[in-house]
Amino acid sequence: MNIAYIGLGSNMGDRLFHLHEAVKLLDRDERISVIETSSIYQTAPVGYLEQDLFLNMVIKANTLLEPIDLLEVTQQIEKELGRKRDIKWGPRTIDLDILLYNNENIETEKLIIPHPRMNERAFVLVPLTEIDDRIEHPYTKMPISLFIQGLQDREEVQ
Ligand SMILES: Nc1nc2nc(S)n(CCO)c2c(=O)[nH]1
Repeated sequence: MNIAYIGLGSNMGDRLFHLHEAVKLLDRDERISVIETSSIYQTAPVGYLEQDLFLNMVIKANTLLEPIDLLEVTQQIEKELGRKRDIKWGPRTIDLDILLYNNENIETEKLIIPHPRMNERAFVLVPLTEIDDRIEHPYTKMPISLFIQGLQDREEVQ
């Protein structure tokens, strides 16, 4: 059994519905079982700033899938929830990012785990450490909780 942490984000349409639906669709796959979910946080956009506030969360899942097949499922869910990949850093109905997979370092052209930008993203680190505050970055071995610079607009939105 493998452990995967997946970051979810939405800043278009019914953001809360998109997050809940994405978690449901992940859990619906019999090869994935969602075992923990973080709170939902409202966060200021990083990267492309001219866009609406995001709702973000992180889930922890047991999975029988290899990383590349898990990516397949997350991309399928993004499509099902209407993800249009027009502006690369732009608004999206739903975004699923595989953050960590066991304690493995994976680097292929389609998939880099740990997620390459997660260490500078409080919208990932805060929910991630809410789930597991002892979690370490597989590469640096540093406790993830040390990376937290405080989350902008941290409001717990249920
Ligand atoms: N706060 C926030 N900013 C973001 N910028 C991008 S791109 N994304 C999409 C995730 O890669 C986000 C996000 O989920 N939350």
